[in-house]
Amino acid sequence: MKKLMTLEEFGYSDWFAGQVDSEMEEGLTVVRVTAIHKGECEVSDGEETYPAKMTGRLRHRAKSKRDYPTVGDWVLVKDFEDEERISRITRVLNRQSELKRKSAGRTTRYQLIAANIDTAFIMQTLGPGFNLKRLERYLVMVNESGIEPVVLMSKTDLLKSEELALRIQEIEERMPGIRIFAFSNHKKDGLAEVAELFEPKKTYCIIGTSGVGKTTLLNNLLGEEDCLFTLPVRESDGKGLHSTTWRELITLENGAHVIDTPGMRELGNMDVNEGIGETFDDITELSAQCKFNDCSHVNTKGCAVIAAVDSGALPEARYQNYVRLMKEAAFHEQSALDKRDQDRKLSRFYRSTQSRSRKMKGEK
Ligand SMILES: Nc1nc2c(ncn2[C@@H]2O[C@H](COP(=O)(O)OP(=O)(O)OP(=O)(O)O)[C@@H](O)[C@H]2O)c(=O)[nH]1
Ligand SMILES: [Zn+2]
Repeated sequence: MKKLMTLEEFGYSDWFAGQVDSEMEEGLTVVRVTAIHKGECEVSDGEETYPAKMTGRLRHRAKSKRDYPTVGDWVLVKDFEDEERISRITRVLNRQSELKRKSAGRTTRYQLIAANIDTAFIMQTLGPGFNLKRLERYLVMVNESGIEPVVLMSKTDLLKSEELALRIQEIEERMPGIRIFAFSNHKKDGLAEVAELFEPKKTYCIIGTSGVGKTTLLNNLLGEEDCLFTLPVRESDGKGLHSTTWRELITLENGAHVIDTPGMRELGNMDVNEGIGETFDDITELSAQCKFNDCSHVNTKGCAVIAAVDSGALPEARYQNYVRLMKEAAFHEQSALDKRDQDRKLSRFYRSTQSRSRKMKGEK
């Protein structure tokens, strides 16, 4: 069942097309990155799929890994001229969104996971492992990435209907304005509604901790038969990426695209910071009325946030969660600083051992 698609069906839009200078970049092809393995990309124009690598020039100009192509990116390639038979990526088009996580190292860096995702499904189980705070952390990360979040609550079959109604209500109260869908992979309740959320041409990802049912959902969406279509691979390049069976960007039968990378599955412990303000936009808004600009919203004096909790306008639980996330973010920042200190000490140590061994060699 070979099915081909146009660039537009693959998610390409005027917004991306507007970035391409048709005269300057004549002869280059627009393709989408469908997988990455050890720095080598697999790209596709919707008709065929082939390997591609960054040009040395692009690599040199990259200020950080963030400028490297990632799954979901739209890139310009020129056909191979060398015997390596690998197309060269000359430019990564500006992204509409970047799914990223903060990684604390020497400096706090963003690790890019995927690009140009329209909607992220944040999935969590209603059964054992249900954790509202974790859900809220995922929400922060998605908001930070500029992606629309939708919450999918799985395993409704594990709850009695009264319990289910209460729990959904609890989630809705904590996350006003967020779309929430509950479903069961096993009983298929609500599955049709979830399937309808996947629209043709749009790009999605499903994130959530291990075991919540992401793979089962994808399999349900793909149907009994092999409804997911993998794009034909260009014949000429025998080796390299094509031995991999793991697809990182798949297309459902209805024409919706789903990005599912190993990095996405690893999104276990996410850091939070800037996204907090967006997720708790009601608190951000209130804080403009606090007496002091640097109000931490934990001491009552002139704090509009605490006043809102006292008056009942702001749910206590939501406020507590906000405070906890802020503390966590501060803690992460602190541990990143500590780590940096440690790195410095270590490098000083190595330098001193090196100079010592040089001295020793010199003495011989
Ligand atoms: N009761 C119940 N169990 C489910 C449901 N959906 C999935 N499961 C079970 O939950 C377990 C984990 O499901 P997966 O789909 O592998 O979970 P995942 O999120 O893909 O996990 P990772 O691949 O580790 O990231 C399996 O044993 C599924 O059978 C559901 O709707 N109800
Ligand atoms: Zn305040």
